[in-house]
Amino acid sequence: MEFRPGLEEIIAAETKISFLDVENEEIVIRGYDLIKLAETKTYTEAAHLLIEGKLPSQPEKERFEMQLHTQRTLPQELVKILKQLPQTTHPMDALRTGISVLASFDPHLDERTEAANKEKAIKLLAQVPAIIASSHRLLHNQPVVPSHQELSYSANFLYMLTGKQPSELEVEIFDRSLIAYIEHELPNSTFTARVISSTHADLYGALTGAVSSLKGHLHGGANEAVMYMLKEAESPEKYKQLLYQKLANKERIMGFGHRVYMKKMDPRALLMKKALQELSEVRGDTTLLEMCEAGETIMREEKGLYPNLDYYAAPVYYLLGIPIELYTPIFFSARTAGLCAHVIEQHNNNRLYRPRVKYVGERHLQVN
Ligand SMILES: CC(=O)SCCNC(=O)CCNC(=O)[C@H](O)C(C)(C)COP(=O)(O)OP(=O)(O)OC[C@H]1O[C@@H](n2cnc3c(N)ncnc32)[C@H](O)[C@@H]1OP(=O)(O)O
Ligand SMILES: O=C([O-])CC(=O)C(=O)O
Repeated sequence: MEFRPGLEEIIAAETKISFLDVENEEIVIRGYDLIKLAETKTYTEAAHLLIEGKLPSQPEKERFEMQLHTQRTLPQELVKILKQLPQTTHPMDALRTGISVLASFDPHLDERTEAANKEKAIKLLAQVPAIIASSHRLLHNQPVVPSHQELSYSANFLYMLTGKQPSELEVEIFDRSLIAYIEHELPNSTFTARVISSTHADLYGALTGAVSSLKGHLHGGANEAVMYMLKEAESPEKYKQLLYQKLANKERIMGFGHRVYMKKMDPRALLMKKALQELSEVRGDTTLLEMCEAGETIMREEKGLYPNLDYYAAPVYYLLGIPIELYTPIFFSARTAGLCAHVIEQHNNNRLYRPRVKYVGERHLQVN
């Protein structure tokens, strides 16, 4: 049997959730084009599509949002645990701890039925933003901002982070970014979650593993790395120099390249580039946009590589005033819907993941 390093192009799951149609430049989410969903729907509607299998009618939308509203508050015991984390804790590690602890508060932890899994999924969708916001504030010696019952899902997420009510444009762009991140077929983190859940492990365990996967710089951690790089450069000229220097040193440039898109632009990157254009115009400062575009040209000319979503999501989050270390947790928060859908699908039609190896070690050594 052929060995493919990194399982490149290996079909590892049958799914009705999503598919990257690279040839037609479409990210298919339960039959819909992700970009069109992002342009016309809210994050909660897209999450309903993933978890419940269909876009919601108005009453279904209201019911779903009500369920999310009523479960936003974290158990006090979890907040106490988050308070005890050392200040040096990375927010992704705090998030991993928080999701893991949530399992202890689920009275139906051992149930794997679709109904029980959907309940867990909705609870996670409601509470992951609260874990991210609360742990961030506690790690900075700030009081936790309780959820604002009048605000939408995305507005409340930003409010819990900053304590300030965001503008309509900020909410709309943030919500669009969450849809951009919501689901993407079988990236490393989703594969991790499916592998874990294939042992009949619970949703919390699968998502805890997925957080660990997403933290890496080759995956979700790239959005933070992009922003640190842009900040280090400060201006388009210095950014160009930095990129040429990194390329000369044979360094990987974060935010470029993708296992599936290869030499094409990630359609989500274009969506976030438009958001960056909008925000830059409103803020009256196009420096970041100019830097990103200069980087795009250099990478295309020098390496034939194109931006992925993380490249343009990073400066968008920066202009929204979100602390850089929260970019990857926010990516995870958005992806919670997709991950839960995959775990539910895996539990509903399961076969244990257990591949083989190509053994290249020694044989027949004598034990003395
Ligand atoms: C939302 C997301 O999670 S998208 C991914 C976010 N991650 C990043 O942006 C990190 C930067 N990008 C990368 O490291 C890669 O493009 C990956 C990991 C995303 C995909 O990589 P793979 O499909 O495994 O390709 P692989 O790592 O084998 O690279 C193939 C070649 O392209 C080069 N390459 C790929 N990406 C980059 C990059 N960003 N910068 C410079 N060179 C690159 C590699 O050095 C390699 O060159 P070589 O054949 O001369 O050695
Ligand atoms: O698909 C991938 O490998 C990584 C990615 O873009 C995502 O998870 O959004």
